[in-house]
Amino acid sequence: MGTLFDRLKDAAAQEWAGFTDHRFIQQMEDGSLPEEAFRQYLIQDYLFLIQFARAYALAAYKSRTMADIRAAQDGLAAIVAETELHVRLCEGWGISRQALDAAPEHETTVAYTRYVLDAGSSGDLLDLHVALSPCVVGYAEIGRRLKPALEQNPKHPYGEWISEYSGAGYLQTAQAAVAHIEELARRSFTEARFEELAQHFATATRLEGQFWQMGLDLGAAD
Ligand SMILES: Cc1ncc(C[n+]2csc(CCO)c2C)c(N)n1
Repeated sequence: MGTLFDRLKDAAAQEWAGFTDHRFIQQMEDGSLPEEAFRQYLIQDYLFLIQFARAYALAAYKSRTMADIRAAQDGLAAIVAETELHVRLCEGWGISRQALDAAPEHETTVAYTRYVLDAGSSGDLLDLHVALSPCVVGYAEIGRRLKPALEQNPKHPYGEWISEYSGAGYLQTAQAAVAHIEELARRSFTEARFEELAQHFATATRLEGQFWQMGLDLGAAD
């Protein structure tokens, strides 16, 4: 039998394709994505990252070993660093850090982030890290897919974003997240937990797809 992560991904194959091969990604790849869709996505993503930083802080709180605290700290640090991309790109459009912090959260952002936070607060560290994993692993996969588009066109309109998520650092973060889930599974996974974990994974993956859709929809509005 494969690793727990592979089993979760197999069980959510449809949701996974809806996330990693979303029209938003296809349009980002060929450069046809409207800038307004990307801008709206990025503002919501900044608000999303605030909540995901809280989720990693919750992971630290739920930890009983220094290794688990370190994993949570690494995730938190990666998120704080990631927001600098958002702040930089938004400043280029005349949207200040203060304006970003004050932007209203879209209900899709609320649904996704609060779902993950609730999976973590009502469950244990394995529940929480499974709910967090589509985000980490999916973006590394998307970064790998989009990398050739940037290599072919160094002036790609979404080059900075692609560069952020196709870097070696992200691949390493994603691999570490999968390895950490396997370590947590060795400690606390039982077959009886599979359905609930698969539910967390599939729901978070579906909400990732809805997050891209939100960008397209907001970008198409007047
Ligand atoms: C909707 C959405 N999903 C995933 C990411 C990517 N991401 C968010 S937190 C994190 C872990 C820290 O490394 C990663 C990779 C994003 N920015 N926005």
